Amino acid sequence: MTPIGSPDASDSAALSTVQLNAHWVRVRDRLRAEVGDVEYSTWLKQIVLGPLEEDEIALLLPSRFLRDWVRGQYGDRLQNLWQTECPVVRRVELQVQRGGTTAASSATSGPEAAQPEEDAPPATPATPEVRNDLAVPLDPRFTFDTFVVGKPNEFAYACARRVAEKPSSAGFNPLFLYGGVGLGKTHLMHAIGSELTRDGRVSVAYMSAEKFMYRFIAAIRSQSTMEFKEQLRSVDVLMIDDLQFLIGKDNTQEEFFHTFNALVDAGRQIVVSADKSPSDLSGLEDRLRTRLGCGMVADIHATTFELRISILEAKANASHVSVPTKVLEFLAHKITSNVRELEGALNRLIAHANLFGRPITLENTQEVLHDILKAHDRRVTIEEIQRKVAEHWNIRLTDMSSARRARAVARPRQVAMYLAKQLTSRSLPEIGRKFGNRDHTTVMHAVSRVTELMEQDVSFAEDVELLRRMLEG
Ligand SMILES: Nc1ncnc2c1ncn2[C@@H]1O[C@H](COP(=O)(O)OP(=O)(O)OP(=O)(O)O)[C@@H](O)[C@H]1O
Repeated sequence: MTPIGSPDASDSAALSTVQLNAHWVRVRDRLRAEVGDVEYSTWLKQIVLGPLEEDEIALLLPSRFLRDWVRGQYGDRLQNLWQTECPVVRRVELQVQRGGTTAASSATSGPEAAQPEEDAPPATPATPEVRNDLAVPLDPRFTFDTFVVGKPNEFAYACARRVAEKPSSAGFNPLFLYGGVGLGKTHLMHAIGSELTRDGRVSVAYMSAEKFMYRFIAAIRSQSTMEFKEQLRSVDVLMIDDLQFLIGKDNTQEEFFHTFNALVDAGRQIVVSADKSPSDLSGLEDRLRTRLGCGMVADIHATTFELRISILEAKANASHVSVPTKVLEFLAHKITSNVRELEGALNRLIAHANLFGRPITLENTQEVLHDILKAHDRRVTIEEIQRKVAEHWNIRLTDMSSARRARAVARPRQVAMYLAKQLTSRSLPEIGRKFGNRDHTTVMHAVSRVTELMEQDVSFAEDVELLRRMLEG
C-alpha cells in the first residue's frame, strides 16, 4: 500500500478515498490543536470532506453563513495545512452542502443552527461511502494486508474477509468479533470497512459503542432522534466497536437493538466487537445477546510466541529499520499481553535508533525499554497463582490439575482459575490447559461461581482478595 503523503501520491488520481480521508483527519487534528477545542467545535467541526478534483479539494459546510465565516477566518490556514499535508492539493474550495444534513441537524444554537439553503450550489456527496455524519474515516493502516494471521486469529480473520467479500451472506450476519484488549478487533473492523468502501460500492458507518451512545444522547437533546435513526438505518454496513460499553446503558441498548433489527431485516450487514462473547456479556439485555449470537461469533485468542514474532517482523520490515532476531525474540518473550504494547515497544526502539543513529541491539533494547520491561516482569504467572492458592488452602499443588472433585480441592482450584482470569492476560482455553487440560467452559463456570460466592460469603471474599493482593505484590 502506498504510504500516506509519500512522493508516489503525486497526482489526485493516485489518491484513494481512504488516503484522502486520512489526510483530512490529520489536517483537522492540526487545526483543532491550533485553535483549541471550543473554537473548533463552534465553527469547524461540521466541515465535511468533499471530492478532490485535480488540485482542488472541496470542504462542505451546512450553511452559507457558516461557509462565509469559515472562509474568512480559517480559509488561508486550511489551505496551508492541506498543502503541507498533501502537496497534491493546491486549493481549498469551501462550499455549502446541499440539504445540510451533516451537522445542521444536530445544531441547537449559534452558527450550527443556521438553516441549510435551497440556493446552495449542488455539492457532490463527500465521498461515495460517506453518507451523512455517521461515517468516521477509517484508519488506513488497519487493512487486511497489514494484519498478521496466525493460529489465534485465523478464524476471526477468515470471517472478516468473508464479510468484506460478501456482506450480509447467510450465517455471517451479524459478525461478532471478540477477544482481549489490543488483539486486533478494531484492526479487522477497519480492514472490512476499507475493503468495502474501496470502490465506493457500499456505505459503511463505523463507530465505537461509546460514540454511538453520545450521538444518541445528542440527538435526543436536539430533538433529532428521527434523523439519527434514519441515518443509522440508511447504511449498508454498520460496525460498532467495543459493545461492552453499552452494559448498563439501557436506553442506548434499546435503540441499538431496534437499529440492529431494522438493518438485519433489510438485509444489511452488522459487525460488532466486544471483549467477551455475547453469552458472557451479562448486563446486556437477553434479547440483544441472543440476536448478537445469531450470526457468526469469532474469538480472537491471546497471541502465541510465534504470532508475536511474525507481527514484530512485519512491523520492523515496514519501518525499514533492521532489528536483530534476538531482539524480536526477546520482546516476544517479555511482552505477551497484547499487540498494542508489543507494537509500542518496537516503535519506541525504532524511534530511539533513528534519533541517535545507533543500531538496535539487545543491550540498548533493555536500556530503552527498562520501564516497560520492569512492569512486565511483575506480571503474575498461572503457576504462581496455583502455588499461592494451594498453600493458602493447604492442598497439594498437583491437585490444581488433578481430576479430584472433592469440594476441599475443587473450590481452591476454582479460585485459582478465577485469579488467573483476573490477573493474567491468558485466554480461557489457555487457563483451562494449565489446570489439567480442562475445557474453557469449566474455567468460565469457575469464574462465575467464585464471583457468586464472593457476593454471598464475606469471609470467602476476603480470602480471595487477600490472595489477589499477595499475588499483585
Ligand atoms: N494480527 C495483527 N497483525 C498486525 N497488527 C495487529 C494485529 N493484532 C493487533 N494488531 C495491532 O495492535 C494494535 C491494537 O489492535 P486493535 O486496536 O485492533 O485491538 P482491539 O482488539 O480493538 O483492542 P481494544 O480491546 O483495546 O479495543 C493495532 O495497532 C493493531 O494494528
